[in-house]
Amino acid sequence: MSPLAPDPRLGSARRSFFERGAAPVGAVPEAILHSWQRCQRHGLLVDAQPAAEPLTDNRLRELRQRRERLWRQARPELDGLAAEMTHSGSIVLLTDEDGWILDAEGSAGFLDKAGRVALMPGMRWDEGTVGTNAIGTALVDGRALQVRGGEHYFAPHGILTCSAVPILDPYGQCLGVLDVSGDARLPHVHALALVRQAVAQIEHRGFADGLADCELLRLHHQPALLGSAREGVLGFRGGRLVAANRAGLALFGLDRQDIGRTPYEALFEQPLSRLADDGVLLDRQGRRLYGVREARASRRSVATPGPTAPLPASAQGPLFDTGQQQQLATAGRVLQAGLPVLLQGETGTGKEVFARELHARSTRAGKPFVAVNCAALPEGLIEAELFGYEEGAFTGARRQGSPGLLRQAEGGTLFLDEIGDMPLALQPRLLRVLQERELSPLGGGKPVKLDFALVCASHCELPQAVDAGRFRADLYYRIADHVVTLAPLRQNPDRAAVVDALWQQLGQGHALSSQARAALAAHAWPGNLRQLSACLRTLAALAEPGQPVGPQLLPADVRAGTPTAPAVPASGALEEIAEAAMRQALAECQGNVSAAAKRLGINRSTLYRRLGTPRG
Ligand SMILES: Nc1ncnc2c1ncn2[C@@H]1O[C@H](COP(=O)(O)OP(=O)(O)OP(=O)(O)O)[C@@H](O)[C@H]1O
Repeated sequence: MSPLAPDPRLGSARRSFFERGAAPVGAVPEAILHSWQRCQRHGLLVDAQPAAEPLTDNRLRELRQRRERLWRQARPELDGLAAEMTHSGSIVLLTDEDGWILDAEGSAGFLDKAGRVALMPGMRWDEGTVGTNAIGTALVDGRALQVRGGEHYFAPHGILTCSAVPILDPYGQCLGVLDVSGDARLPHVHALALVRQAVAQIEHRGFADGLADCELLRLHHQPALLGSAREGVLGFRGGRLVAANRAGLALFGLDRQDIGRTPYEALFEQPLSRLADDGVLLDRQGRRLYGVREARASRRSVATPGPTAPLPASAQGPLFDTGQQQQLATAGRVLQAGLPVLLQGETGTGKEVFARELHARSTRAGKPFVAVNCAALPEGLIEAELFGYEEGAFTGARRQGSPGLLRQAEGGTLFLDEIGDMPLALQPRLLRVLQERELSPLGGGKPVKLDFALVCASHCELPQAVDAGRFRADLYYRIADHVVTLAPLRQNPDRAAVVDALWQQLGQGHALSSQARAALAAHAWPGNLRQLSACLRTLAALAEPGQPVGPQLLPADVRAGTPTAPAVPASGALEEIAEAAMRQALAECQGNVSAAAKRLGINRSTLYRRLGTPRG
């Protein structure tokens, strides 16, 4: 992508605003101008440094726990966009409703660059502190916004172009923001559309379990779009509109202030019972809408606690072929007998999705599913996080102590992801707990009995880690009673069937041209199902209404029939070969720098230093 030249009009509008108090009419978008004015009223000095303070690791972890439900609801889109962003050199961020950044994923090079202006987890990007920015200003305005380079209030943020969309709950309340940020020197033409699309999916998922005491109506002009995130969803209680998604509001030209105020009769000509006859309902303007009315009895309250909710891979749930159904059935019987299951497979093959499905099909389904990523927990805290601690057990410990993640899984399923990254020093303690099914919290206290089903996962070959002395053999034999290997997508001889089935779920009713389908089926997908799903979501977002998705919309490497990971040069300098290997590892680890560094046996800073910002 060729870099954009700096916009001279914006530069002179900035000078005229900040030096003389007014910008020429039309030189800056209205939303930006209003935001600059608000920042001045807040007393933010444009030449000063933004005064943001990061959260401590503990506070960030607590915040993430409190926002667990939002995080889970947004997870598939975060994953999907992050896989896309890794290739385009951008990142994706999730914040809560106050602008605290909970998660940032995507291009390793840009994560590093964004970190230098404090755009990273644990920082708050509210407008009152960091000035005009897509996250904070979208929160103030309550709508989608792109902020480009010099439109940011503070000059150091001019390196960014950010596209943010608020995430709303079914009642129209803001839950947080999804944002894509990238290099301001590059064009970000589709970024806002992609984020909108992702947020529509996230918000749609908020209705998946129905709403307590609410009559739900799913509607669209085109019946093919019912069930997709583009359908309108309206919730009525006592004959009044109490909940709706954006598509539902847009169908009737309403906005979120109308939720709670609009009676059913103001929208529809015919009674709801009319729907049962032929699935068509006439609205007040005489338009025919196709619809589905959800039976109250089949719905659960949306207020069910987060940890037990299965992770939806899409609106209709995960896909499993016959072989995987067999694997699920066998592994389910092993778990039922009280034995652990170990899942092996490359990144993105669906180990966590598989583990959640095992839990959902088991007799423990009503109890918590607790997922612990052993690679993501800081080494110094992993013991306390897992095993819990008593009041005052160590400096920084919470006052009332913590039961620990193992106890949170009581009665349910404990999923230990990336178990190969469990620090060697902690492995004997984990082994003891698994053998005795009893736990003594840090800092003393009575031992507690534990009851959970155990599923572990690893992307690396654990027997090799045992040979290399990084993983204890006794722990390996304790967790590897039954090993399930999830095959990489490139080994699936019928990738076309996988593409078709996923497209049916994610394609938003668009048709896929036969060339596009063939190219998708021929590609090797080093990021496996995660990468393929991300690509299909993007295609659905870019598709033109009524036109089949053609090969021109595919990423260049898929279109050209080349593997995503850059090939190692056949000949060339040693440096070049090393760099290609690093890029390849990074691509295979979906931009996860820690995982790529570990795979290469080098440290993260070396990887950052050698690769810098990935080429776009
Ligand atoms: N069975 C499935 N059906 C549909 N989509 C799936 C399935 N399995 C995985 N996916 C897609 O791939 C994404 C990644 O899946 P998951 O997190 O389970 O992979 P993983 O193997 O645990 O990856 P990692 O090793 O990187 O943690 C999911 O969010 C979903 O979009």
